[in-house]
Amino acid sequence: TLTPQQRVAELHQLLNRYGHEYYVLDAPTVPDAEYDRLFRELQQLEQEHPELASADSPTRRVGGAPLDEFQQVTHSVPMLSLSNAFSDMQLSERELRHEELLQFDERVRKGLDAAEVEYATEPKFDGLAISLLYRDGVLVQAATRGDGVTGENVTENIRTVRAIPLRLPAGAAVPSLLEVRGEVLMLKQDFDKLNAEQAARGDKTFANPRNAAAGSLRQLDSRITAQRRLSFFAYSIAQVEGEDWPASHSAEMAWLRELGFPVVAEDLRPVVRGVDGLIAYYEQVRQRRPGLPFDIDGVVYKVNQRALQDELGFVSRAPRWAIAHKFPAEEALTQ
Ligand SMILES: Cc1ccc(Cn2cc(C(N)=O)ccc2=O)c(C)c1
Repeated sequence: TLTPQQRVAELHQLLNRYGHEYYVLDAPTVPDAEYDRLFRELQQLEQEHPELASADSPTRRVGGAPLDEFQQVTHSVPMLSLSNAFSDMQLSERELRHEELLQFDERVRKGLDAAEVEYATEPKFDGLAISLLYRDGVLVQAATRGDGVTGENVTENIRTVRAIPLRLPAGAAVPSLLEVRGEVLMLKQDFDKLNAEQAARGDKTFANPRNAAAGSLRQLDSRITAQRRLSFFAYSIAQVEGEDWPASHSAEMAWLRELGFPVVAEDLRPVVRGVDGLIAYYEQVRQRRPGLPFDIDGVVYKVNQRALQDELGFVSRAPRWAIAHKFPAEEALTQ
């Protein structure tokens, strides 16, 4: 038989794998009752052997004692919001018109002296941008964007977001340091359920999924956050040490999926060529928007090759290699 320490390690592996199957792959291989039995066994072992309880334990998914306040975090790589890109490029949050898209593509082609540019595309999630820091594969810090330089430490709340790995799978090429950026959001269906529960309890309801996600993440009591059905999608890597940094955005996304992070379905993030590819993608997503399981407020285009991103660089913190293209506000948001 196993020592308590060996059984705790085995339960971590099992519960993390099952959690990934259920929340990230949406393909559980064991019944909920089996997960629950193993989960309770781990809680029992941690109570009997407190020295075996660790910050990356699956039992931390239920939240813990409330904080008095959130600590501040300084981002070692600024978390730019693509709306900055608008302001610095004299484009406000308003909708980007097609001729401005032509100008963007022209600026990029000129900057790269290229006839045609390969772009990575993705939906612009309407949630909260989050930075996740992993040291030797263990989640050690989660922070909000804040003003882009200073954010709030929301690690205890983020531990309760079932789709966010507490530890990266040992098999994968685990870097010594990895900073992942992504969006915490609430799916439309979970938003509707939460509001129905809130109304039934006589508690306040939320205006939209983004507010519900923000309100749930701003809880000082992580046990409340744990009850809020938050989701997460990774969309970029900000720092890597100890492993090769993928050469393109699309390769970054493939690696993030291998590492166990939820990433949006591939058909929603094609690599396209030139401004015609961008416009075709924009129109396709605009059609599909009402049927998506989450709110989006536009799409994002990024020059795919990172070496070309570096060549184009930034203009006062806004990337010259990426831009957000928002949908017209008047389109009713379907819930
Ligand atoms: C009692 C109970 C336990 C677990 C879950 C949900 N769930 C299921 C699995 C699973 N099947 O692999 C993994 C993680 C998880 O959170 C529910 C809804 C109810």
